[in-house]
Amino acid sequence: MEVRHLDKKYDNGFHADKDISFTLPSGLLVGLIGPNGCGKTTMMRCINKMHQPTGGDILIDGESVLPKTPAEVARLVSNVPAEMTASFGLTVFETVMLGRYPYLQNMWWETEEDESMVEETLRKFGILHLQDRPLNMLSSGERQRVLIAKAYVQNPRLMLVDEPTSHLDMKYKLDVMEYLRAMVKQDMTILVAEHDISLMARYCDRCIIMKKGEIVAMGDPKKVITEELIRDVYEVEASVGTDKDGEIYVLPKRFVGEYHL
Ligand SMILES: Nc1ncnc2c1ncn2[C@@H]1O[C@H](COP(=O)(O)OP(=O)(O)OP(=O)(O)O)[C@@H](O)[C@H]1O
Repeated sequence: MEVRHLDKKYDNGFHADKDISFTLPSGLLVGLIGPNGCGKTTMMRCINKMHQPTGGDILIDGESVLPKTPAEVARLVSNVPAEMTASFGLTVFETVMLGRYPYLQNMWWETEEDESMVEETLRKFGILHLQDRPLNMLSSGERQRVLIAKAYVQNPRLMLVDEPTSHLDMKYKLDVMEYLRAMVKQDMTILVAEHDISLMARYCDRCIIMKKGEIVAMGDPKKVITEELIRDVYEVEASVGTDKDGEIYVLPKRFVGEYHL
């Protein structure tokens, strides 16, 4: 994927993403990190054409997504949103089946092949036993797995995952990251926006750090994430250390900016 000079100004004039450019090879897990409101979700929504960028372009396998139809984009990019607004009483099976809809051609019903793909995916994600349960009767951790399974069955080249672990306990956080990690091995790039920097540093091949609508750093998390960077981006003094296994952890200590009440 290549993002070229991506720019997004909302109708009220707010400039959420400013001239963003980067390239990602396939087969990577990439962490998108930055403070609340720095433009991560906006960028993801431009990449999957939920929002129309004000400028720039997004290319996947060398082709711009901008002239593509929603179904064409959905065959290339899948999306795990931060919040699942309405599920309309859909079951787990029906929810994951939605991931096959971009592939239906002139038919409004799924084939046996789609059904067996969904079943296989439910099994792979350990949620087959939940298949008849309505989505709104699941725990947050179970629901997150279902939404990732739906994005996976869409068979995209790029998966966008927005804050997948925000309501999860540490076991489910690791669970989600393990699934994402396992999926990238299959030649799919995953871009995951997440506030848990230690988790990102541990699992991601690369990270992209944003501040106020711009990219301020990009690269190997073990090299990029430093106390100076955290201070600059979050205005927070933090200890960045390495544990006995060589994993980075970030311990926030105090806010060093100015409060604006
Ligand atoms: N539809 C909109 N109209 C105007 N401004 C918007 C709109 N959507 C988002 N914004 C603003 O754009 C900025 C970036 O929002 P965005 O959701 O992309 O941030 P984010 O980095 O994903 O934040 P968070 O980590 O809190 O989810 C914010 O200041 C937000 O208020």
